[in-house]
Amino acid sequence: MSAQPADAPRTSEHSLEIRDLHVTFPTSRGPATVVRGVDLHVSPRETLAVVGESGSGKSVSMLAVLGLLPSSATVTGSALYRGREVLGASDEELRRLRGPGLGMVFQDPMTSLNPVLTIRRQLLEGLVAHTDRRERRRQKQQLLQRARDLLDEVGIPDPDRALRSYPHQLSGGQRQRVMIAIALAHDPAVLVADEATTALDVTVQAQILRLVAALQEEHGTAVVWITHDLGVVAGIADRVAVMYAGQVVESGVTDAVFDAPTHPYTRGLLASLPDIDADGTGHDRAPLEAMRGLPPDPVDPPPGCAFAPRCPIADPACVEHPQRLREVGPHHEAATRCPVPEEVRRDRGD
Ligand SMILES: Nc1ncnc2c1ncn2[C@@H]1O[C@H](COP(=O)(O)OP(=O)(O)OP(=O)(O)O)[C@@H](O)[C@H]1O
Repeated sequence: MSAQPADAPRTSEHSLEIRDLHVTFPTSRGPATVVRGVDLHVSPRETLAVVGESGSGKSVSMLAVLGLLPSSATVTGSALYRGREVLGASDEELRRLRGPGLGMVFQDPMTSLNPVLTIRRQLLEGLVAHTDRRERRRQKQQLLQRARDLLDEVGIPDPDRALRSYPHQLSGGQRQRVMIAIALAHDPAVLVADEATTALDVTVQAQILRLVAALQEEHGTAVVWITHDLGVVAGIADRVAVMYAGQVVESGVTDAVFDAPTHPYTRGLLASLPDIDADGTGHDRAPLEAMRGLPPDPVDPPPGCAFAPRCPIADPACVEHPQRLREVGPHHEAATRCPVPEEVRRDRGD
């Protein structure tokens, strides 16, 4: 991975602040730039939801920040974690930063947990990562107790049994809880949850969401939810960033984005949701993929607004000129030359 490291800590009020992030992968057809100038930030106790259809660059953005992309990826821009630059940091620096640092709960615990290691091994690995060898031996019992406490904290009913188990011996919900425990073992300032709830049934999903909210409150953790699911967003996110074709096309406080969606892509996403319950657990939602057409080819992105080829109201200027995020309301930005819709301005009393 290539990026420009910065040495000294800089000031940032945010737990994580990403600026002008670009990620390019080599492909047989040429370089594919799948993240194109992303800016995101999240503060202590805040929940940011990053939403967008499959392939929009949500996961790659966060993997870049966590230093988890293959070395073939070219990464540029800046990511300040507690004011410290993490893009381009050495493995050693990243290990140090990750504990206490950034925690990640992956899309599918069945593939992120090692199937041939017990939960005890996997959880202790997280715990011992930042303790030296002598300490480690001396503290073995203490670490085991910490592992039990962590499992207890995430609501595993019999921590000792869980510690002896292999991943396949646990239910999907329990595996998810173990993943959260492993992430918490690093006492992260930022927890990144990547589609963490998709494989779970609705009741377990709601329990996991409540669990993360409680942990967030207690530990002051900032949470980034990466999701397709606008129902989840409405219920839990303070702010939302909508990604399309490697760019943030709209962002703001959740109510502002839901009440006054301005980018035609966001408007399309919301229009495809027949109903979102006030508590955000609505299940009548349609998948994002329901929108007509396909996103652009990252090897050959269009010069103008990336959504223009699919946009029902694009004009030639949209096709030709790129759009930057601009303020469209209080705590609300959109990358579009579309005017704020008339009905929205009326509702806002503009
Ligand atoms: N290692 C890689 N090499 C080449 N291309 C990659 C690699 N990893 C991801 N990509 C591409 O980057 C783009 C963005 O992928 P990413 O996983 O970030 O999308 P996403 O928005 O998180 O989608 P999903 O919700 O399906 O995970 C996709 O086109 C994907 O094919």
